Amino acid sequence: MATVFNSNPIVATTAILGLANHFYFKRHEPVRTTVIHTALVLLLEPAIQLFVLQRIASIDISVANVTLAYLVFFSSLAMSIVLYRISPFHPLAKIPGPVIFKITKFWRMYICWTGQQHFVVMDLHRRYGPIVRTGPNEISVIDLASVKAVLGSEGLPKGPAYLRLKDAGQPHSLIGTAGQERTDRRRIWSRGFTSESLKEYQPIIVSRGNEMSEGLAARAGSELDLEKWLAFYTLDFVSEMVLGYKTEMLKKGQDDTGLMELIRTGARVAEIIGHVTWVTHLANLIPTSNLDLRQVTGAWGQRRVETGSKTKDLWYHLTDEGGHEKVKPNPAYLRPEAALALIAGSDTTSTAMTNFFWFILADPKVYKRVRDEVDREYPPGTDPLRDTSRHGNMTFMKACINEGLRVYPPVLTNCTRVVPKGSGGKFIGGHFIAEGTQVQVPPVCVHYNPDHFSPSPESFIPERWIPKEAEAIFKGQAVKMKMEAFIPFSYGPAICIGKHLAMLEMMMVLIMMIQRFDFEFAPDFDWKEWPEKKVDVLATRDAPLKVVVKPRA
Ligand code: HEM
Repeated sequence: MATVFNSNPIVATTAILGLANHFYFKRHEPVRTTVIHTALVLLLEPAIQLFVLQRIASIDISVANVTLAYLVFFSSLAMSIVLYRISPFHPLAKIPGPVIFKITKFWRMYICWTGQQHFVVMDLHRRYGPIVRTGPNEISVIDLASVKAVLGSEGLPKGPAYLRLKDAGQPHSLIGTAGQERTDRRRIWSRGFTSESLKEYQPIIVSRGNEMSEGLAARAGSELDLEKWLAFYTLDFVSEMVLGYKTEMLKKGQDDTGLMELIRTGARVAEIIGHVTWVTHLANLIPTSNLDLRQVTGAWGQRRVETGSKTKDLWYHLTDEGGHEKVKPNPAYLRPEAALALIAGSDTTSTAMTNFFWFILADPKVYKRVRDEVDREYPPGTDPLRDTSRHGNMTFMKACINEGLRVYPPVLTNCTRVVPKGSGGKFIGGHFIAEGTQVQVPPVCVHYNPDHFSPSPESFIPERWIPKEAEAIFKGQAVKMKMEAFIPFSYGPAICIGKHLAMLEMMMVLIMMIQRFDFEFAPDFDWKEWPEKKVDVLATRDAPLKVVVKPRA
């Protein structure tokens, strides 16, 4: 080795240059626009090195020497990064995890691309315990103390994982903000989710619910994809609730706006590239295409401004039409904020409702009990879309919704925060976690932790939500129900702002559907395989749920 170094100044000097670059970038992480700058510097460095060597050591600038210089430079840079990441000197060296995850985030990116990240993260926690290294500078934690330390009021801010939800030159939506800006924006958003505001949205749930009912009735007796119909409902609802825009997917029985695919593809791409921060920064430099969701919300927002609105939709609150703020919200926020509301309020709620149907149809006893409860509280002649006063009596229905959210939370993994630079680090899960580390709290794994929910944390047992029934069903076994560890809507100051709206929507629409229709899995549908096909991309993407629907006599 020494001979090679002595005999070839290109090998020796470019290897040292590669190492030097690693140590420089470890301290000065390339961010945002400097990513391109960094890439250019890396490409230029070996060339400059060769030029210097030509001057001081009479080295030829031949094709062979140029190739050698670049090869050695990038190999030395890559090797030193890899060795450091798996070495005992790395700040996360004591956190267990598989070597490939320690070496590169590209592996996680690949797993995300396969859609299987929830299975992989679950498996890692089963193998390595409640704290696992899931990336060179990333850990995943699933014990209650860590959930509180990361997501709670004294917890960590949103980090680079959220930068992905942004376009070049555009501000972040609420979900990607931190500090005072977050406090101010969340205050404005919160006015759109008070119980008074929810009452304003209720007539939209009623109209869209009735359209759903008409759509199902028109297809009675034939096979239909319930996942798609529930997604039509949430998109029709949320478009009108946010921007007063009628997408009319339920009426048409199809999405001719392209909105559903736009949201789903966008979420998938954002989630995949979001695993490697600098790739996200590069992607954020690419100008948006015409199909971008923010173009849609921009156009609908413009229309909303021109036509105004008779009701207080979310736009009313986000633009502070009520005049509560001393300083009017920056209009540049509106496109991303409206896009966030469409993404956050659609596939999440429809996934939760789709899961509910899968669980009750998979177990005839559960289905019968839900239907008996619906019939008791909403007998024929009553309208569950207009009367919400009986919701409080529907213990089993709520238990099924909650248990569905626990077993398959629509946001399966994700909920990532960062130990901020300048904080000096933080103790999490009994370990000192260095600045710059991303910390993920995957809801599905927190829910499957037997210290939080047991017995059988991975099974759908709605009775566990009804204390007297839980005692009977688990017969003398120690029953654990740690409510603070129930985090389908996340936890702490950045908890889902639409939680109460989602619960209201689900109760109204699901009760209406059970009251008016009989459901069964389609004859040729392999329903047992269905959960295995869940794809974890920001929110869950589900396979078609094929059912046959018949109006009840
Ligand atoms: C069952 C339905 C829903 C589920 C499971 C759900 C889940 C979540 C989760 C897990 C987060 C937090 C992500 C994190 O901490 O990193 C979140 C945030 C958020 N959700 Fe929901 N959500 C649902 C429905 C809704 C609805 C209906 C809306 C509004 C129309 C909404 C709007 C939001 C917004 C704006 C945020 C960002 C909050 C912030 O960063 O302060 N969500 N949601």
